[in-house]
Amino acid sequence: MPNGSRAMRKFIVGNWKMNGTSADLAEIEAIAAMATSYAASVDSALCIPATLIDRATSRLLEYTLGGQDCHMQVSGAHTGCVSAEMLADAGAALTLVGHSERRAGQNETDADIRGKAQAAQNAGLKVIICVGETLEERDAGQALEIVLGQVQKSVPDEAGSDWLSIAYEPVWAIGTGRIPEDSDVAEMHWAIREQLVARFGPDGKNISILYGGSMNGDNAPMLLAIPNVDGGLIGGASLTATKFEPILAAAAKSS
Ligand SMILES: O=C(CO)COP(=O)(O)O
Repeated sequence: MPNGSRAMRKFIVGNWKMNGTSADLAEIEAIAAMATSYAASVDSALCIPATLIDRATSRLLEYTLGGQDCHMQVSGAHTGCVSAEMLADAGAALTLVGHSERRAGQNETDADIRGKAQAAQNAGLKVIICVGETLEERDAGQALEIVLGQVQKSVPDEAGSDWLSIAYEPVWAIGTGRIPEDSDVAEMHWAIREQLVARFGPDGKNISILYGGSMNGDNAPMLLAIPNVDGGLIGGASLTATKFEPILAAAAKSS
């Protein structure tokens, strides 16, 4: 996990989304073994379905596994939900919150996401808060305003680089094979960095800002070279060790 020192090690995180059953535990092991060979220079983690965390962590004590969401309450009458304590109890070391697929599909608000992030931190998990604009918002010239608003409202006041990372994921780049221009990524990451520093002082420089959206082995060298891109959040290209490895290799080169 990133230790919060600038001249930051890259942080490469896979998000398996709603993919994976016990038949895929061997692939998770293959990814962990591959990632461990880059561990001297790259931090990495894999966010897998909650149902697999316990079995995967009992096989992979050395590799960082995470969840993809958590509830903001510790326990109670929330049928079907998983709390941060439950993720931690299963062996997770981190969780995503606020992914655009949850913001859109489950109507999650910035206030919900802030509560989830705080709950996860209280449970001892590291947290990646996801933000990103839709294509309509970008085309309307509102991308910066939307994303900075999400960061402002979904990041808790108590945030620190010892537990928080941000993932900038333009919604229109997710799973589409399209990525933004380098200059657009640079502008957004710079703006997020400025906001974090204005709010959290020098520690804001140490909060990792990941890029996500159609990152793969071909475009990772270019994306990871952009200033303030401290790593990646990868969907499709994290599903196998073969596809994920070139991204870790690119991160190792650019660290
Ligand atoms: O949503 C993402 C990661 O959280 C990105 O997904 P893809 O890498 O499949 O575009």
